[in-house]
Amino acid sequence: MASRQPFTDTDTADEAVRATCDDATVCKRFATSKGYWKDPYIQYFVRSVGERKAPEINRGYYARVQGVNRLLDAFLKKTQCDCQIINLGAGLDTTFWRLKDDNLMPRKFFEVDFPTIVARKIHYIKTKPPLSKPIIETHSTDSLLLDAHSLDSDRYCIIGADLRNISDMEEKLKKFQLNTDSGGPRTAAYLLPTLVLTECVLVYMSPSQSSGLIRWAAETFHTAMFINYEQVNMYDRFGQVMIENLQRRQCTLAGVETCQSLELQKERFLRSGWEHANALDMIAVYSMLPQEDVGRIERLEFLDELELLQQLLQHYSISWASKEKLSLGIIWLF
Ligand SMILES: C[S@@+](CC[C@H](N)C(=O)[O-])C[C@H]1O[C@@H](n2cnc3c(N)ncnc32)[C@H](O)[C@@H]1O
Repeated sequence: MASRQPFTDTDTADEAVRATCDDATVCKRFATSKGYWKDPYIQYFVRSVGERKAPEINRGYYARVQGVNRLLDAFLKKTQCDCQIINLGAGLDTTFWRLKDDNLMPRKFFEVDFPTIVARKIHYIKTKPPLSKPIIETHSTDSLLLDAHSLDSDRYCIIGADLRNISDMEEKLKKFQLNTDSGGPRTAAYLLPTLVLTECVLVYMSPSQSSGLIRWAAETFHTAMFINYEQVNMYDRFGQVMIENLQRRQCTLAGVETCQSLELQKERFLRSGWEHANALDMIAVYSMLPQEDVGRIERLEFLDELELLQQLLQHYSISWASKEKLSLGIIWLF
């Protein structure tokens, strides 16, 4: 009989990181139930609306989702959807279904997360027809793979892998037809523009692990964009409280060093093979979102202390980087 591996500190730490996937989904579920934005699919991943969240949390999630979606949609429009998207640490994210409904599907949408998260996501997909139907509809042959650990269809692929083990992740992605620069002699036209997305993910890895991932993306895709959403300005009292709160749940922000400033967020890309990089805190992003819709969501719930929202938004950022051999003009998207 195979002996059981002892339970280690790393297991506990990884388990705490995996638990953040539910935090994100539960908060998004609550905000959508209040009408901050529409997501008809998230209910299949978290059935109940759950405990009330404070209005500033809901507004923060609104800014996060709208900000990331704006960049993502702009990339899809620029490339006329002739591209691929890789969502690293995707958790129970529902973007694939949104893009299908919005007629903005890339050639293929890849997701990576820890195998246990992926197994859960696939279970929901298998058992909920509103999730599985769009995948079947966008698949043309009879070769659809849907087992306990991976999903592969013509347009959507989910794999279980540890983002800190890049070669294993790359090997799995290539098995499912990830289009890369290193796949032998190909014409430039064959190489698809690629968008890599990390939403609240890199902060859970050490700076050297995340820069390895950022460099891998720069070296693997010749026309590409990277979007990263995560903490910033973490070296003040508010940041310290955030760190301590997570620490209480055994969850370490191993990459918090890089979340010191917008400058560092940009630099990490420029130092790892990307040609252009930008970073904005979420106060700036919030102010750049369509103000009519911002007005609408601000009327949904009364916010007592505006300062709380400001503090929260000041501690998150979106950074994005690009490199391009084919000139797509994807440098300034906001
Ligand atoms: C805060 S959640 C965010 C989920 C999703 N990106 C979203 O914004 O809704 C972080 C996700 O990253 C995943 N993750 C973190 N480190 C990882 C690693 N080393 N390998 C694979 N997945 C990882 C977690 O399992 C979790 O699903």
